[in-house]
Amino acid sequence: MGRGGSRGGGRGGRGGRKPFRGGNKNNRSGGRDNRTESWLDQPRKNELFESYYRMGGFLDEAEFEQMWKSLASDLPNSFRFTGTKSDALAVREIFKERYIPAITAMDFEGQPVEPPKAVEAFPDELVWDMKTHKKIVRRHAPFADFQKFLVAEAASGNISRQEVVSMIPPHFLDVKPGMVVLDMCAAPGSKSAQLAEMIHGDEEERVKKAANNESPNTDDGGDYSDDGRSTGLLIANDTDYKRAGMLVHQVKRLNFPNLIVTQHDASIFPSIELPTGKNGRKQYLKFDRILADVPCSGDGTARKNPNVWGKWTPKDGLGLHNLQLRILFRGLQMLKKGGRLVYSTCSMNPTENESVIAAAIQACGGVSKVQLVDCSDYLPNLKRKPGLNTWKIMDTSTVPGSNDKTAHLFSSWDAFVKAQAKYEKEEPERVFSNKIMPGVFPPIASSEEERIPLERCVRVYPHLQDTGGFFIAVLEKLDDIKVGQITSSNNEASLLQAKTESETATPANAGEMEVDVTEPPTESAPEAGNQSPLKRKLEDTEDAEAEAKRTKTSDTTAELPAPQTEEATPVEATSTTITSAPPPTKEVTKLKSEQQSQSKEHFEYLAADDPNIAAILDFFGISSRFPRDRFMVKNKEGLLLNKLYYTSALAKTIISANKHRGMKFIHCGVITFVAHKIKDKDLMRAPWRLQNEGIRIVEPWANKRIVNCTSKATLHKLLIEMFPKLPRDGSHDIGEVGDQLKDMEIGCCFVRIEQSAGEDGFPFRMVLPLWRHPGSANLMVDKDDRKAMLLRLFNEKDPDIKNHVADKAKAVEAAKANGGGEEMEVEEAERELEEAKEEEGGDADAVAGAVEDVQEV
Ligand SMILES: C[S@@+](CC[C@H](N)C(=O)[O-])C[C@H]1O[C@@H](n2cnc3c(N)ncnc32)[C@H](O)[C@@H]1O
Repeated sequence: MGRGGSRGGGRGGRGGRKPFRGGNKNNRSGGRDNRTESWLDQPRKNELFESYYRMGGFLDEAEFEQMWKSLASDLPNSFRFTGTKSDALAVREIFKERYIPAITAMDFEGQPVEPPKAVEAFPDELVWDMKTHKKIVRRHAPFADFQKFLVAEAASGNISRQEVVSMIPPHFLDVKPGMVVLDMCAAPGSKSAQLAEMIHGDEEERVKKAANNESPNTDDGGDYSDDGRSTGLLIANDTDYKRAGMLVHQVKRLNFPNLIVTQHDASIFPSIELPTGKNGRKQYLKFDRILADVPCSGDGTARKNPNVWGKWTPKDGLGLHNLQLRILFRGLQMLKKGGRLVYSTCSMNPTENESVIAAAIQACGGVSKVQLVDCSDYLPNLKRKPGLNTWKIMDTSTVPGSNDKTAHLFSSWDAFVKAQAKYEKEEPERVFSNKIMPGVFPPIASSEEERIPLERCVRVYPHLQDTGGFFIAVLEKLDDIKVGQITSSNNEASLLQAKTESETATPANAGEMEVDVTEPPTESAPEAGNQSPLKRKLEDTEDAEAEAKRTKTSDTTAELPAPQTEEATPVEATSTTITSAPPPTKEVTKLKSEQQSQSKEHFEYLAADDPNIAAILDFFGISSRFPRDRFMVKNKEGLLLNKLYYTSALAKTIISANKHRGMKFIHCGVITFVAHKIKDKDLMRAPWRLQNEGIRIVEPWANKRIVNCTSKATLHKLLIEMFPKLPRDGSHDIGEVGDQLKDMEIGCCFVRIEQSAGEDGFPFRMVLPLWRHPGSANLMVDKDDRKAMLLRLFNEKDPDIKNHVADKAKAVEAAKANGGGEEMEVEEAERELEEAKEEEGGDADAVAGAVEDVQEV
């Protein structure tokens, strides 16, 4: 590999192509914690929220107390080492050897400081968390050094700052290289990054072997018939325009050619056409694996999200149930028979979890069609609780014009209907939310064979391993699903029907209303004097209105959170407005035919015999075995070449077959070559630059313009100095690289750095692009990436990177201003400067911002 220094996909790379990097150039903290101190000091209380989780049937009282205490405490910072396993392990070792001993040796106010620790639930010590208080982190140098490393590596994409629980779903999906995977609700993309890593596997090693005519290792069950390349694909989708933009920004950095980003409503995700089969029938893509990490109320994120404490109401979860169900059902439709789908939320509310799973399985035709998978073998060290088979649903009611707000708990639809009937008679002015539907209650199976084993779902509570709260369920499709089996959970229609039925059944009485909110306190419950006003009131009313078995909180309105509007909930507005929209009725969801111009990106594949491609590949001596028909351009003018992107074969097939069907493809392809626009007759022979993003895709197949860097001192020199001198007939100080470059023609080349052992070895493989100028050579790695590499490889914290071109240009400008300077010298400096700008993508940083007024060549 090449852990050069680039932020993933940006430039510089880990030395070229950086598959699967996290981090972010604009947000170099890579998922920074935006909480302010004032949030940390905010009260973490919400009476309704607490009542529901205390009394809704989740945990026994003692464990609830533990959970609640944990939920109200700060969330540890966490991060994971990313990329292929060998790359991730190499960076992890640098981190462990360089930073952990220094932190461990510290103490704070006489106490040892707790260093970052590997999270035991995840294998290979690739996931870490840090519980050290900010005030210690800020004050101590070893932490400052570690933070610097963390920020640089997150920006380079070697570390992803991600919540621990958010890393679980991809592990349960059991993705193998070569699989076709859909991430239905993917923004901002942290799980997509994990999925891409899994699909990719150790592709670079396999391709290297294939290029050397060795057989790639095929033990892991992947399909490597494409010369060791992964034949799999990830489609990452999100419906929200802005968030889809964030997703593109994030996944672009992975430099993964087997990735397409789409922007569709996942509940009506369009069926993707494949080329017509031999029998002339239309074929549609089915997925091996699907992740449905759906929009949710997010109450499991209360440790880092202040909105949850201020705004939680039972309506949040109830309002999302239908959308979550429709997304899950659509996912199950698009899954292959035998395929697997992981459904996950960062909510602990069964309305958004077990009830969605049960309703979807029922809609698919029951457990003979879709089964819940026992996933105790996945992440066996993860502490977890089984899914719930019984739970209660909370609702609130109000009397218009009064301060009365009442909380109710119901354990079945039947109880809810009877309560409604009773209120209609006794207190018709009372208004309930219209969000409760039959499907949100625990399912009732008619036989043991038909029972849905909801205990196979996985609940992760905050106190189990000091994380956020999370829910995961793994579903396997056993058989085809008949179309249109899902029925709309319209509350009013269901209620009307149920009321009619209940009128002929047992008359409503108080016993059929849920009374759990007024249950006598258990032994471990807090003393009355310590109880919350809400709970106290609930219990008071039990005596007074025992026959009603409901719990008014009118006196405690002041303690209750103000009723929330849907928009105020911490989920996207697009998600919350849908409560009972009709479900899709067909397994194949049609698209309206649209012009490609309406999609965000324009994709035009070049013909395999395109002369430009032939010229570029010939210049770099790329083997004829390398596929020539997978390059595309993204400009609307089509063949007006500027940047060439490489995509995998399946990505090409899908884009080509669907781009005129109205599919919104918003990203695909890895930039591999860019036209070099310097107007110079010498350069006209080598007019294409290799790009860090795509360099590792083509490098194994190259047999020209390769330079080997074997000494750390040489790499250091190339990093610390931009444009070191390299005259054809004079001396240079860039070691073996200079010797190899001396007689090379002007233009771009590969610098190969192989992994090697020992003090002076390189901990991982790198490939970096370098431009050979007439009098100098320059790594095409920008300043920030150089700094990240110097920190990673040489532990240099604040390197002073020299830029000879900028210095020279400054000097020439100064000379010009003073009326001096040789004309030739000025021209030469201007040309080198222009080239430098080109290489650095016009990055002013690269030329030290010193020469704005140098004229364009
Ligand atoms: C929990 S977040 C996903 C987080 C993401 N999987 C990750 O790991 O970075 C839910 C996402 O669903 C998206 N969303 C909401 N409604 C959707 C819909 N109908 N179809 C697709 N995506 C939707 C939201 O924009 C949001 O980005």
